Amino acid sequence: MTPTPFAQRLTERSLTLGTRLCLGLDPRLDAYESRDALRQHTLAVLDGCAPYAACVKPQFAFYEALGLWGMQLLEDLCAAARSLDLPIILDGKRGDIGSTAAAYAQAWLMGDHAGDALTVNPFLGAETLTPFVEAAQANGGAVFVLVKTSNPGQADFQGEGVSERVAQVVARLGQDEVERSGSELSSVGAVVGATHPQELAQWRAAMPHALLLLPGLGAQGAKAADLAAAFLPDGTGAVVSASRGIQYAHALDVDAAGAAAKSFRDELNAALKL
Ligand SMILES: O=c1ccn([C@@H]2O[C@H](COP(=O)(O)O)[C@@H](O)[C@H]2O)c(=O)[nH]1
Repeated sequence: MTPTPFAQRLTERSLTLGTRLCLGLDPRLDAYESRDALRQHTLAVLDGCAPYAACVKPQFAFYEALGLWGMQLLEDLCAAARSLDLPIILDGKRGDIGSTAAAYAQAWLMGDHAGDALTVNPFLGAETLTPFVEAAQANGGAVFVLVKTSNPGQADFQGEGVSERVAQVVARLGQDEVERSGSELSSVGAVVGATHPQELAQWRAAMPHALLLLPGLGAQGAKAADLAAAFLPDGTGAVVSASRGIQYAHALDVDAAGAAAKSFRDELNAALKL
């Protein structure tokens, strides 16, 4: 059976629940008394925030930092997300020469531990994205290519037309698929920082069929009210992620995390006049 494409699954959930929020889950050991407390809290935040989330985005670094135990937590978290019907974006920012990229794609988009989607780093060249795109397209998954990251230092390397070049590659890689399938969104998405609100219209226009992942809401200072230009006219086509601003909204209070997620959801909907 052909798997339902990631963008379609995410869009359906987004429209059904009325949310454009991506729940970031980046558990920090120094916030907890024990590893068990970290695990219990992270899974509880997932549960409590799921009704307000279109998808979930665990960032590998925080799980890798906890060793094999952390990778098991990541796997358990993904299993819990699946049971809640939450599409999973693994934020691994993988990228390497083609043959190694193929191994990454096997691991994170096809294997037993796979998520639904993976963030990928295009620095090694357009051809190194192909194994990720092929794996995503074959499995109903997606890739999110780093186009314009949210951090202030991104300009060091991403300025001088580099982000524009990457955006062209993203648009090209997704083009055949949308022509073939007739769907509006391809499986080749892009990461564009929510911290660049004045550029969002430009990136939206440059990649008309890309699902955009916008990190930076909350802790990095981005405001939901400034992000409407990232979306397609019907209010689909983008999700906005917040991690610390939800998981640690008020100490380790799970209810406060749920309230923060709800409030981000409402602010994004208000920005879109929904
Ligand atoms: O450009 C990027 C790409 C990825 N990220 C990741 O998103 C979250 C942001 O966390 P907050 O706590 O909401 O600031 C984190 O996992 C980053 O690695 C990003 O911030 N910017």
